[in-house]
Amino acid sequence: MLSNIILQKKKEVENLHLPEIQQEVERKSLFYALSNPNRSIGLIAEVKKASPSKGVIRKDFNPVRIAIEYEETRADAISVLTDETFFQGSMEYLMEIKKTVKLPVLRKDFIIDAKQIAQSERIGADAILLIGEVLEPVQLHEYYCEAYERGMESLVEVHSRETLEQVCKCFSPKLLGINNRNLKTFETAVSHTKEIIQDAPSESLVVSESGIHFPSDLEEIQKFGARAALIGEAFMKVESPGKGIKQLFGEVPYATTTN
Ligand SMILES: O=P(O)(O)OC[C@@H](O)[C@@H](O)c1c[nH]c2ccccc12
Repeated sequence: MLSNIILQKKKEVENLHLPEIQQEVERKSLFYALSNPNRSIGLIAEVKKASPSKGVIRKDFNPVRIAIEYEETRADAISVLTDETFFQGSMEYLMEIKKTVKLPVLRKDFIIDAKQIAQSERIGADAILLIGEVLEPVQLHEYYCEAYERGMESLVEVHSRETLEQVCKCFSPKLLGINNRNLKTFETAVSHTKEIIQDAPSESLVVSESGIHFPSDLEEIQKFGARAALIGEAFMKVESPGKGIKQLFGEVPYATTTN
C-alpha cells in the first residue's frame, strides 16, 4: 500500500504548482506545545475523513468545525490530512483551519520532494510529517533542515527499530513519531511504541501515533515513555470529536456521550 501511495505522490508532484503566498501566518511551535501540554500527556488531534484501511471514517465531515472543537477541548495541536487520493484530505482544509485556530497545525501527507515543503509553507503549516520508511536518512535530514529554514518543524515518523536506527545514525529528531501501525498488515498495537522507544534518543520528544482508542491505551503509552499521542479515528467516530477527547481522558464517562 505504501508503495502505491508513493507512486501516486510522484505523479502529483510532477504537476505541482506552488500556490500564491497566503497572507503571512504566525508560525506556532509544535515542539513547544507538546513540551507544555494541557494534560499529563500531549495531544495532537487529527482531522481525518477517511483512510485506505478503513474507508470513510466520518461522513458528516466539517474540518473547521472539528478543529474548533479540538481547540475548545484543549488539544495541544492539530493534525490535518492533506492527501486527497487515499485519505480524502485537502490542503484547503489546512488553510482554513490555520486561519481559524491558534494551535500549531501539522500537515499530514507523504513528503517525497522539496517542492512539497515550499508548498507546506505557503499553505500555512506549522509542521510537516517526514516518514522514515519513505525517505533515505540523508534526504530526510535535508528536508528536516529545509523545513526549519522555512520556519516549520518536522515530526519524524518511524514504523520500526531498523528505520529508527538508520535515522539516528544521521541525526536525532526533536520530534519523533512512533507509528503503532504495522505497514504490512495495517494492524495497530500500542506495544510498537514500547518496542521502538527503547532506541529513541533521550533528547527526542516521542509521539505515539495511531491505534489509540481507549484510556488504557493512553495510560500504556505514557508508561512506555511517550510524551504525546497522535489520535484521529477514535475522535472521528464520536458525533462530537471534543467529547471524544474528554472520554479518552476520562473527563466524562463513555456512556453519557455516545449517541
Ligand atoms: O486514526 P488513528 O489510528 O488514531 O491514527 C492517527 C495517525 O497516527 C494516522 O492517521 C497516521 C500516522 N501516520 C500517518 C501517515 C500518513 C497518513 C496517516 C498517518
